Amino acid sequence: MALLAGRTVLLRAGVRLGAEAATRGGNGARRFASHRVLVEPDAAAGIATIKLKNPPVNSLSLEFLTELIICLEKLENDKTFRGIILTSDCPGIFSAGLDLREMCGKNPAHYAEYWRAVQEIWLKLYLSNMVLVAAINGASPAGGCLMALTCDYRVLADNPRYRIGLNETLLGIIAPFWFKDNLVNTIGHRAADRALQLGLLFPPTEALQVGMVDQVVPEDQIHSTALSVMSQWLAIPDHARQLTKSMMRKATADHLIKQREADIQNFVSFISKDSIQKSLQVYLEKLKQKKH
Ligand SMILES: CC/C=C\C/C=C\C/C=C\CC/C=C/CC(=O)SCCNC(=O)CCNC(=O)[C@H](O)C(C)(C)COP(=O)(O)OP(=O)(O)OC[C@H]1O[C@@H](n2cnc3c(N)ncnc32)[C@H](O)[C@@H]1OP(=O)(O)O
Repeated sequence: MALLAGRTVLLRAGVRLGAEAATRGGNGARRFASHRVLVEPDAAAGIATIKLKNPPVNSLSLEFLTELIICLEKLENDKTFRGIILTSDCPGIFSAGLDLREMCGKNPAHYAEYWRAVQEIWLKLYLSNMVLVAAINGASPAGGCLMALTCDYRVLADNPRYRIGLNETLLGIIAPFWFKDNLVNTIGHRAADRALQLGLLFPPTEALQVGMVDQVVPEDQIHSTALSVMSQWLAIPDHARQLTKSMMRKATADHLIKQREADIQNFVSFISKDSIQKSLQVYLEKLKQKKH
C-alpha cells in the first residue's frame, strides 16, 4: 500500500550512483549496495538494514544523499520490505550531519540543488510507509540527529561520546522550521525551545530523559534491540499503522511541501551571506585543527 510514498525525486540529472550492485542474498532477497549505502536484506523477516558508509564521519554530501534517496525509493517500492533499520558502518559516528563543504564557497545554484536533496531525504524518511528504527551507534549532531528524528523509534548506544542534538546555533546557523517541527513533535515545545537555542548535544542518559531517544542500550546490544523493537512494530497490521502514521505526520510534512521553493530560496540567501560563510569556514577550520 502506498499511502505516503510515491513522490518524485527532484534531483540533478546525471548524479552518479557510484558502483551500484544488485545481487541475490542467501535468502533470495535482492541485495543492493552503492558506494556509500549498504543494504542488508532479511526477506524472511521483511526487514532491510541500511548501513551508512561515507567515512570518516558520514557527512551528508550531495552524492551521499542522492544514493540514500534512491535506495529508500527502491525499498519503499519493494513489497518484500516492511521495515528499515537505519544505522552506521563508520565506527563511533552515526552521522556528522550535513556536509559543511556543500554549504561553503559554492554558488547559489549548488546551494539550491543541495537544499532540495536535504528536503527530499527528510520527506522520504519522515513519510515512509515502512517502520523505521534508528540504531544510533555513534555521534549524531544536527542533520544526523534529524535523520534519527524521522524514524519511528530510536535506540542509542550507551557511550558518553555519542551525543545527539540539533547544534546549529553553535555554528552560527539556524535550524530550519521543519527541523524544529520534527524536534518539537518528538520532545515537546519547551524542551525543543531550550535545546535549539542552546544548540544542545545530549549524551545518552540526558537524551533518554528529554525524549530525544526511546531507549539506551549497551553498544553490543544495539542491533538485537532494534530487531526486537522492529518485530513489535511489525506485529501491527500495516494498513492501520500506516494510516495512523500519516495522520500523525501529514500536517508537519505538508508545512514544508507547501513552501518548498520558498524554503530553498530562503536557505540560498541565508547561506550565501558573507557573515554566514565566514562562520562556517571558521567552524570547519576548528574541526580540522582539533587533531593537531
Ligand atoms: C529565520 C530563518 C532564516 C534562515 C534559515 C534558513 C536556512 C537555514 C540555514 C542553514 C541550516 C543548515 C543546517 C545544517 C545542519 C547541519 O547538519 S550542519 C553540520 C553540523 N555538524 C556538526 O556540527 C558536526 C561537526 N563534526 C563533529 O563534531 C565531529 O567531526 C564528530 C563528532 C562528528 C566526529 O568527531 P571525530 O571522530 O573526532 O572526527 P573529526 O572531528 O576529526 O572529523 C574527521 C573529518 O571529518 C570532517 N568533518 C566533520 N564533520 C563534518 C561535516 N559536518 N561536514 C564536513 N566535514 C566534516 C572534519 O573536518 C575532519 O576532516 P579532516 O580529516 O580534518 O579533513
